[in-house]
Amino acid sequence: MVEDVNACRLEVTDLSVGYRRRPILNTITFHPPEGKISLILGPNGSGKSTLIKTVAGLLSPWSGTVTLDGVSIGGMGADVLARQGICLIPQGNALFPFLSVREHLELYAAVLLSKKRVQEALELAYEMFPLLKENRDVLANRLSGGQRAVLALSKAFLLKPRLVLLDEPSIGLSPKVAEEIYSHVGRLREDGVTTVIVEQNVQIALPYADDVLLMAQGRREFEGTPEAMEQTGEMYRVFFGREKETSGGR
Ligand SMILES: Nc1ncnc2c1ncn2[C@@H]1O[C@H](COP(=O)(O)OP(=O)(O)OP(=O)(O)O)[C@@H](O)[C@H]1O
Repeated sequence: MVEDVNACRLEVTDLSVGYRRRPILNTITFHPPEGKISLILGPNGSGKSTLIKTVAGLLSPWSGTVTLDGVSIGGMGADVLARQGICLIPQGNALFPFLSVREHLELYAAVLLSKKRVQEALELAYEMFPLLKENRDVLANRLSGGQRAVLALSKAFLLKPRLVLLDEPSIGLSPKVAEEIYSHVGRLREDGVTTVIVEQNVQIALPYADDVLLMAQGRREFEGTPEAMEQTGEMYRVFFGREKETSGGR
């Protein structure tokens, strides 16, 4: 059962992993700050999702280490890690089309919480997200994209996880709805939960980030504050493959 603890220290060191025999991550080191929001940015196919899937236990490291509060978790199964308080919200939200909102919440809570706490968790979710209460009997396939994103995100609050991993929470959402989702994500930092987000929508996510990992072709190109990243011009180089022109442009 997950206790009411949150901030935790994730340390990924020299991690290499791939699919079958194909290497994807190449000696990645990533030390997100405890209780803060870290953003993983990089071009398509650079290995961002592969990194968080490995942390969540869906892939086993080929070499290198993944530790949580100093304890090695690399290679432990996703089910074990979920019980240790790692909450992965995958790209596309992984909802069941023919289950209602309430059934999703019960399912999330029942996996990790005692029977008594399932009801408490549901009440908490309804209080935090009134739209879930209003739509509690609606099937997931009848929800809007924004409502589905909120339903998936509610897991990160009702389970009181130690580490939240979000894979592209703004994908497919209008700017207004994506902004709403990020305002909820900001509450995770207020609660001191260590949060790691893979995102393509730099504009919307960067203001929420305390730390950024920039990746390209399975390698770490930069890790530091958004301000430091801005100063180095590293993001431009990673995404455009050349230095940003700072003066004399048209
Ligand atoms: N299940 C899989 N089996 C084999 N190869 C995979 C699998 N998942 C991803 N890959 C490959 O691994 C590489 C990295 O993919 P990954 O999804 O981690 O990148 P990403 O940076 O998250 O990309 P995007 O921003 O497009 O989501 C890609 O070349 C992809 O084709």
